[in-house]
Amino acid sequence: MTPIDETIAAIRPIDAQAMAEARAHQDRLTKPRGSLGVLEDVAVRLAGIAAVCPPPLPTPAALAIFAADHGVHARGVSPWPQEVTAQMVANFTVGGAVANAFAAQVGATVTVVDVGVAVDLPPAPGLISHKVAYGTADLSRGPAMTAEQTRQALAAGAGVARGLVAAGHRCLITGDMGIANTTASAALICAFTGRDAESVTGRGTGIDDATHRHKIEVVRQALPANGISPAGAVPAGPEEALRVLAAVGGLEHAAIAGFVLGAAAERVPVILDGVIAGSAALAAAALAPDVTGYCVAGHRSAEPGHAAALAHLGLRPLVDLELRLGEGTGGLLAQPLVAAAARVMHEVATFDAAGVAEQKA
Ligand SMILES: O=C(O)c1ccc[n+]([C@@H]2O[C@H](COP(=O)([O-])O)[C@@H](O)[C@H]2O)c1
Ligand SMILES: Cc1cc2nc[nH]c2cc1C
Repeated sequence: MTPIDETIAAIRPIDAQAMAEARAHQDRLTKPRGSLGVLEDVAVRLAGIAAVCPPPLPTPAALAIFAADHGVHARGVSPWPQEVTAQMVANFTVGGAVANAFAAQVGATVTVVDVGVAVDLPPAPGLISHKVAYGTADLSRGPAMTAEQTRQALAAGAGVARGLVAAGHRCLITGDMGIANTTASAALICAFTGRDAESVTGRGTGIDDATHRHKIEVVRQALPANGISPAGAVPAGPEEALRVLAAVGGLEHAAIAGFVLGAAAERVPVILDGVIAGSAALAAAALAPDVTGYCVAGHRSAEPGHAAALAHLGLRPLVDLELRLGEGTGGLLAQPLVAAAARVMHEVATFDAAGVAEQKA
């Protein structure tokens, strides 16, 4: 078995008994039933993830930012030069990015992983090299990656997740950096949800109307160029899922899919960031359907395909602030909400213990 197959084989469904216990416990706490809304669902799911009630607090948390470049950048789909990917990696390693500020705010560690940046990067603190290739090929003209590259990136992501859990982290947060990666994300979302290019392709880092129309066309070309039905034949099984991920994904998408699978294999919650993580999670779910139980949607990005991906996965985003930065910023902002949901299960008194009268039927 390859490393990624071993990770997939280790994934179990979230635990129904722990979730039933958590639901019952919620109803005994000194608050009107259901009054914590979606946070009650989060707490119940945390119990299912860890297979224990009350669930462990999701701390310490770890952000992993997967960085890579994209051949489709040559099609003029992003207003930014490709070099910005490597430059931002350097910025992450010296603590200068928004993700660093948000990670400090919530007490998360930051690990940066080069899975496919187009240039060699000098060693830096917090930077891990799992470079699979110097960027992908142009997904609008044929497969972006080979099957072997895709497997290597998946394994790298899973290895990072499992290493962070072995080091004591109890909540993983996805991050990404890759100029042009919203184009690959849109193509993945088309392929995995059956939605059309126009409805899921957004403006990424900020493009004008003409570039947006061109980007939609590039995404539209990607599916037939790779033998994927433009009408949206949703990948049938793991083999086809891997083929689609290789065809129109990016190295960071594959690594994030592996990271999500790794978190699930370790029974640790993984908070998804924006549209890149959402599209990667579609691939992960097609490879191992039980993985969605371990995913918390940190936020909903302004990129339109993100809502489509989350709807397909059945995940409700916790934060909706029109963010469209990536790096893990939306996932980091959601982490205290996830921690608060878990803390309620440990610290809030029951009606019995506090001597508070219960709700009448
Ligand atoms: O997370 C998101 O939803 C998101 C939305 C728009 C842009 N981004 C970030 O912006 C970069 C990709 O944008 P673009 O326009 O170059 O495709 C990449 O580094 C992403 O992290 C991220
Ligand atoms: C400056 C900059 C920072 C980013 N962080 C994530 N994607 C990004 C894209 C750009 C362009």
